Amino acid sequence: MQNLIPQIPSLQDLTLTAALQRSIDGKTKPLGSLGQLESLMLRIGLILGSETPVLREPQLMVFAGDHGLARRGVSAYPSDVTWQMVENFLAGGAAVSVLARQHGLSLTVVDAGVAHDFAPRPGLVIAKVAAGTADSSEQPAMTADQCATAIAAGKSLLAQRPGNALLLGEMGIGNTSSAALLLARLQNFPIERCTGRGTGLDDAALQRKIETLGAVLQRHAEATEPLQALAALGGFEIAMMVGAVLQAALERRVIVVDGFIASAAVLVAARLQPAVLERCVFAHRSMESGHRLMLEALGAEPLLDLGMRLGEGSGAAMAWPLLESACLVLREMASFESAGVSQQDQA
Ligand SMILES: Cc1cc2ncn([C@H]3O[C@H](COP(=O)(O)O)[C@@H](O)[C@H]3O)c2cc1C
Ligand SMILES: O=C(O)c1cccnc1
Repeated sequence: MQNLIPQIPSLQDLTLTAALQRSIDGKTKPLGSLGQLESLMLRIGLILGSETPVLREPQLMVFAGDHGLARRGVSAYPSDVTWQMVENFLAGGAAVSVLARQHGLSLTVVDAGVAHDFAPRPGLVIAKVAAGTADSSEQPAMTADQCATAIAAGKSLLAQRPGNALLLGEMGIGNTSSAALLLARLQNFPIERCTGRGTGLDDAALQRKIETLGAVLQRHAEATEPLQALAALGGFEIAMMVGAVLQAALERRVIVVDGFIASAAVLVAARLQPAVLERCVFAHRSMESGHRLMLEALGAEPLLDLGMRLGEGSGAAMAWPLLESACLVLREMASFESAGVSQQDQA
């Protein structure tokens, strides 16, 4: 338990920051004209500790788990969709499978706690903590031990994988409820502001979801610390993502955060170790209401806003080429000096 949460040092490096900024400003373009791409260059350069960063062997990891709370009608789809979508990921037919192929991302599906026995095969890691969490409207979703097991598994899985970039994805019917609960608890926000339609609840079902989640929060009023909140309200896939994020941050990998649920894992990790956020790139703003609030809470400016609300890592995969562009521009774009282009007239 002692070593469960690693110390993540801040990346602050004034010399490298200044060198990166000089390199970006010296390129043949009006000052600042590449907008958010410039902040992305700075961020990736700092994470990878280089003025000429190269992204290597990006790992898209989709963590899957079932939720006992799904029995309470908080999702528009049945829990069986979790394992069925895992099969779909592995067969190459899901949105994230297509996008991972398009962008050359290595896709690994992790069974963090799906209520189904999968046949082993390439691309699937079976790291099941249990066959779904307990129903958090009745008891904590997981025990403290299960939560620690999931975090430790996430850390070790990440540590075994190559590359210097992690793209987060998840699958778990009911997991927008866990994400909303974690946001409400850790930020002290009213649950109705944190709760959205997930897979597509209608107005009446959304109201019931809000009531159910309000009652869950009350039942676990004592779970205020990040790890307690994670155990009481979270899911195995979320806890495993927390571990993966901590390990990736420790190893100075670029962490590409997907939508509402992946962001909830980052929120927990950042509460434990704030410097995690320096390693994160937020891929997109999900349509799931609550994600806007979550991003504000994290001080994050996402790259894309495409009206997507799917999860799976689909937003992270869509944003990936922007990270590649940022690195290419840093490495290959000419400077005023090297190209012999006249600089801005001095005022
Ligand atoms: C076919 C299908 C594919 C999905 N892929 C991701 N999710 C997404 O929906 C779920 C969360 O929404 P809720 O909390 O409302 O259950 C997660 O599994 C998430 O990744 C899917 C959902 C469905 C139905
Ligand atoms: O933003 C997400 O990640 C999301 C939103 C709705 C359903 N599933 C995932």
